Amino acid sequence: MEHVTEGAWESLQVPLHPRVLGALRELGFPHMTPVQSATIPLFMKNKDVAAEAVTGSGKTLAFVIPILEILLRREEKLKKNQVGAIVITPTRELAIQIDEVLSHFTKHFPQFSQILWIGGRNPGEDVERFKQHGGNIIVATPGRLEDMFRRKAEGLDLAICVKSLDVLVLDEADRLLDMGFEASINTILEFLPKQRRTGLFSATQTQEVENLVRAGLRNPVRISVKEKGVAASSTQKTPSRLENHYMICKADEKFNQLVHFLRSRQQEKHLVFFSTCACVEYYGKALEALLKKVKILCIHGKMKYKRNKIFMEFRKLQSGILVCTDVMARGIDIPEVNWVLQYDPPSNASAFVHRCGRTARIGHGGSALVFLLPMEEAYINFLAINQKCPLQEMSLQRNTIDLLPKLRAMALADRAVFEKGMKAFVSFVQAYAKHECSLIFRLKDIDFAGLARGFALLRMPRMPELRGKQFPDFEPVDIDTDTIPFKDKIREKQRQKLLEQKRKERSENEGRKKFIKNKAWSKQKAKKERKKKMNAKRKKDEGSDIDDEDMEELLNDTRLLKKFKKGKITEEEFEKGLLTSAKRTVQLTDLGVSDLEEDS
Ligand SMILES: Nc1ncnc2c1ncn2[C@@H]1O[C@H](COP(=O)(O)OP(=O)(O)OP(=O)(O)O)[C@@H](O)[C@H]1O
Repeated sequence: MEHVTEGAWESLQVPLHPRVLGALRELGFPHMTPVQSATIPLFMKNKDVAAEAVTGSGKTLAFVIPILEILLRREEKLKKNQVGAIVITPTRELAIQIDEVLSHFTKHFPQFSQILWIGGRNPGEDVERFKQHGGNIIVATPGRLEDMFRRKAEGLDLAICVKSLDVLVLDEADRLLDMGFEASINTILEFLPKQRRTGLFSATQTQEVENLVRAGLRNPVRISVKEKGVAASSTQKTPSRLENHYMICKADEKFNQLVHFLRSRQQEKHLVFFSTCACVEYYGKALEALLKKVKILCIHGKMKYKRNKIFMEFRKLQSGILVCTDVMARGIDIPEVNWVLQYDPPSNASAFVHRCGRTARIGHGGSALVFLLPMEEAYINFLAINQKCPLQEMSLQRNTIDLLPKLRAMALADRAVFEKGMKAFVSFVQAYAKHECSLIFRLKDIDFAGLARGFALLRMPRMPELRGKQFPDFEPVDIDTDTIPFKDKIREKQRQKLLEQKRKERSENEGRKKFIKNKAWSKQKAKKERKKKMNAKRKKDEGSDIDDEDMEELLNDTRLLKKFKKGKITEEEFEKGLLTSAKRTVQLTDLGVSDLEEDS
């Protein structure tokens, strides 16, 4: 591990509290990192900061230490339910991580209470915990914090409790200030006192001034810490010891390359990123089946409760694979990750930097590899320019085994695998269409047949993006995939029951349609019969043999004659009216439209 240091803690102009220094010694951190030595003195004074430093450079302590030092220097001590500091971060895992780092320090300061508010827990319990234990320091995700401001009826008037706020920190600030969290962040900011210190922290800091103003920073100090050993001019955003690679790979080669790569590194620890939750579910299962001796864990944003347990389990592993979505892209500090593999490039360039940054942290080595389709090669240049992220090529591995037939066999044997594959493919295509770099990631250029082979699909899914297209290069299996059973007996039984129900409904619908058709026909017939009878009755009553239509024409001519006699219409109009009336009777009757409606 390269020694990443910027002097001893004691060398800070503003001395740290002895118990803060004690906690740092306990953590085994004798020296500051560059971002810590640059940020802590400023943030401890009345300066708002917007700090940018590469992933894994110690930004968490760069705001945790100032928070403690500021609260320790308050004239008026905080009461239990007075909030002195709030840290907002985009994901539960990150909030848990920050809460843990903070606890290393607050355990030495019993006068400070801290509380963790994140989704996936009971909000009522969050309210009770705050009421009982207080929350001088809150670590929260945006959605849950916003929710807590709406629980006055439950006895938590958070709007009042934050009146004493001294410090607000937005961790992964650019992510918090982008569209996804806009509503929550804006609502939260409305409740917070303007007189406070505000700090934004990220490896890809927002450059938009309006974002800084929106977050409430007043003449902030921008801190941008350069990587050691990199030319001062370059603003490389990835750690200098990160070895960053790319591999150009066809869609139906990618999986075989991935498995070959992982099989040759089974004693190490890797993260494998996919673009969607469904892809994590499908490929996670596939990797489990094909890498028997390796511990494989999966995490994605749609998991409700297991996420934290799996995250903590993976952190402790000496070796293994975490298959994940971008919920694990930012901030996650997992010791000793050897490789970050991006099976799918991320939907935006800053996520690329953060994903790679899960390895090569705080001076350690580490490597990253992104798989790119031939048509995505321009992404390499884009990353070098847009994210100052240089990549070196890795050639395709030789003698890889074609494992796709095995995956197809798994899908034929178990409907659960078949359905996961179809869902993964559909989700991938839909996500692809939303790439930020749509000039490089163009859905219309995708070889869907090759992509479907790479997903080991048994047939092409029915989805709008594929409608009307032909796939001569895709060989579907020649069985009816509706007959593939679930391996799980209970699920299969439920499926059969559902199919039976649908069959019954279908036959009933057909019967009903016939009945309605007949009914409508018979109704129509009855109406005609009735009209015929009424016509015959009228003729009989009036001793007349004029049909309805002729009768209508006679009535209409009579009306015209009356108008002509009263001088309401000219002779020409009268004659024209007689003519039109005769023609119209023929026309409207053909259209089935009653001429009376037309006249009136
Ligand atoms: N002064 C220090 N000396 C040694 N290690 C440190 C020091 N400060 C932090 N670390 C360790 O460095 C690792 C990375 O720290 P941290 O997670 O805060 O980085 P980061 O800059 O926030 O990364 P990211 O951008 O990915 O969020 C952690 O394991 C942390 O314990």
